[in-house]
Amino acid sequence: MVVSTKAPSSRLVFGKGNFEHLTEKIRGSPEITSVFLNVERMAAPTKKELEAAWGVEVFDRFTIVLHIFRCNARTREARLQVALAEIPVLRSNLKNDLDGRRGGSRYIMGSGESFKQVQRRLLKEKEIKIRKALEKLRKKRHLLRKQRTRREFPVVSVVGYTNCGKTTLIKALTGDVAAQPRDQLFATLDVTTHAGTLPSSLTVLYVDTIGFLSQLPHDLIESFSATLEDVAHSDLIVHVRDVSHPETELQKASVLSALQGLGLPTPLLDSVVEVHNKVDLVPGYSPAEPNVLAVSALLGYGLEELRAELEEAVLRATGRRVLTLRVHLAGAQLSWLYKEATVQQVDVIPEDGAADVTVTISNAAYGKFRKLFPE
Ligand SMILES: Nc1nc2c(ncn2[C@@H]2O[C@H](COP(=O)(O)OP(=O)(O)OP(=O)(O)O)[C@@H](O)[C@H]2O)c(=O)[nH]1
Ligand SMILES: [Mg+2]
Repeated sequence: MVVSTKAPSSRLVFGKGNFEHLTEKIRGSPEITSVFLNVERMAAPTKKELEAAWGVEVFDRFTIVLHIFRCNARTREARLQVALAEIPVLRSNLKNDLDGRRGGSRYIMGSGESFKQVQRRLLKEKEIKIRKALEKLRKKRHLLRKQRTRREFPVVSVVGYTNCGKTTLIKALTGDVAAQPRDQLFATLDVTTHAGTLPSSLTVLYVDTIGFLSQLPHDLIESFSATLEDVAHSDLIVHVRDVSHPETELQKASVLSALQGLGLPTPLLDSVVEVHNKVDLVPGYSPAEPNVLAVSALLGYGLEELRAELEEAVLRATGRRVLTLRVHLAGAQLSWLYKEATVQQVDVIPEDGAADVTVTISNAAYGKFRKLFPE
């Protein structure tokens, strides 16, 4: 049954006839235990009135997503983000409850504050406390990020629509059992980092991120955008797409517009590597676009090609290259390379007192090397 709505902002969402029709239907079906209204936000009085008429709970997009987030929040940071996102809901409930009871102007003895003011103040204090705790965690993450940069591992952020297979792909690329994919929306709510190796044995850090959702309620984006800060500090972005999903094109557009909204540096946005995942579910799949890699993270198809592509992209993005240099074992060259570059392989040639050393080296470091040790 499809019924049209009036402007979703109007009090009862539906016209009178449709509303009665729906009420009859819902009241007459005991198997309906709750109703989901696909609007971003429902005003508190609307929710109250619909629930009274239908006798079941009514959810909007915001409360559903919030509920999923609450169920999936595992770390302290994710729980705090959810608590922060809940504040506006509590605030609007408070307003509604107090207006309903007309208790707003009663004063609490001796305090000089009305009941309503006390409630508002407590909520404000709660909000400040959460924001402070989040700020502390953010600083800690900033510190970790600095340490990471010092160790110079390139960082690859894996982004995409929720449930597209980001965590599965990272697990397949790194073998890290800490990455736990699940068939759920927003299974990942925290940014986690997993180390993996590229073909030339260069170590990279993959950052698993929270999935995107189109029309994600605005307040939720704000709470969780902090979680995406790491993306801005990465060297490369991998955009994973579930090409078996009927709305894969819409999902892509939604992810790209969310990425634009994060204010990322242009070179980072321009070098996004697009990966088409779940090709095992689409027999004979071949991507229409060029420069796209088709994989099945679950079955392990196409991962070697992906690793090779990632290596090239990472080297390009970080101004590094892989070189094999002939060095004299007697001199300081080898220890210099160990210090200033990533040594991957050393093949000693005893009769020459030399070695062929394969390194990943930044262009700047290579320039210095040549200056210090002319050929
Ligand atoms: N058939 C098939 N299923 C896959 C593939 N990759 C992932 N999946 C399944 O898709 C579901 C979601 O995978 P996740 O890796 O948790 O997806 P995610 O993008 O991390 O999701 P969120 O963290 O919720 O945003 C799981 O049930 C996976 O097993 C694939 O290549 N083929
Ligand atoms: Mg995930």
